[in-house]
Amino acid sequence: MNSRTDLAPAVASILEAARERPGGDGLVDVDARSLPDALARAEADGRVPVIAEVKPTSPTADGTRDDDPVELAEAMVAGGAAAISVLTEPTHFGGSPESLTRIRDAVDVPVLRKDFVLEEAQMDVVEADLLLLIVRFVDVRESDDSRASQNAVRSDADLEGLIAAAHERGFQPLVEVHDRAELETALEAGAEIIGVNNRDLARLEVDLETFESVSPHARQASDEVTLIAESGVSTPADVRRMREAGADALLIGSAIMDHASDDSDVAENTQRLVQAENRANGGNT
Ligand SMILES: O=C(O)c1ccccc1NCC(=O)[C@H](O)[C@H](O)COP(=O)(O)O
Repeated sequence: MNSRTDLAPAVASILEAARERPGGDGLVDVDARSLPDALARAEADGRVPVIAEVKPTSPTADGTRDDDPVELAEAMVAGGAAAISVLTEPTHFGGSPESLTRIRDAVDVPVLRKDFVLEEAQMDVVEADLLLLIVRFVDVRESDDSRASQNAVRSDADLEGLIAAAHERGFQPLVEVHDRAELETALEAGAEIIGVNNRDLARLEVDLETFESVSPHARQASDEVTLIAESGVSTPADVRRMREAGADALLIGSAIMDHASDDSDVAENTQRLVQAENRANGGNT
C-alpha cells in the first residue's frame, strides 16, 4: 500500500500529512443538525440548497484568504447557504478544527468537517454535524487488488466500518465518490448522503460531466439517497446544470471564496448561486 503513482503530487502530499495526524482522546458525541432538513428548508424558501465551503486556500486556489473564518461562514449563511463546509486540513488548505468549532458555535445550520479522515480515531478531533469520508482513500475491496495497489495511499479501514463509526458518534457521514464503481461501493456500504466529486483527485482536473454520468445510477439504485454535486461549480448556469442532472445540493468552495480577490463579497457570491433558479431575476445568468 505505498505506491502513489496515479495521484497528483499535491494529493499524495495531502495523504501523507493525513496519515501522520493523530486522533482525538475520547469518542466525540455529536447532537447533529440534520442536513436533509436544512436542504428541505432551503427548497421550501426557493433557495438552491448550497453547502458553502470555508476554504482559506487549496493546492488549486489562486491565492489565500485570511479573513476570520467565522465572518466568512456568517456571510455565507446571510447569502442563503443551507449548510457550511469547513476545511479542517491545516497544511494544504489553511484550515483547523478550532475554526470549525468557532463556526459551529456561531451559525445554526449544519456544518460539515471537510478533511482527509483515514482512521476511526481521527473522527474524534472535533465535533461536526457531517463528516466527509472519501471512498478512494478509505476502502480497499478484496476483489479489487490491482486498484488497491495503484492507489495505495488508502487506509486499512473499510468504508462500512467507518460509516458505522461515524454514526456511533452522531455524525452524518457524507461519502464522496468520483465514478460509478465508487458509487457502488458507497451504496453497498449503506451510504445515505453521497457526494459526487467533479474534481479528479488523481489529476486535479474538474469536469462537471462527472456528476452527470454518475448521478443517474445513484437515482436508479435508491430514491432515498441525498445526492450532492461537489467541486467546479462556478456560475449560476453551472448550478442549474447540476440541478438538472439530479443534485439535491451543491458543495461550492472556490467560486464563493474567490481566492484571487481579498475583498470579494462572500455573501453576494453565495446569494448569486443560491438564487440561480429564481426566474424573477433571470437566474443571474
Ligand atoms: O480544491 C482543491 O484544490 C483540492 C485539491 C486536492 C484535493 C482536494 C481538493 N478539494 C477538495 C474539495 O472537494 C473541494 O474543496 C470542494 O468540493 C469544493 O470545490 P470547489 O467549489 O471547486 O472549490
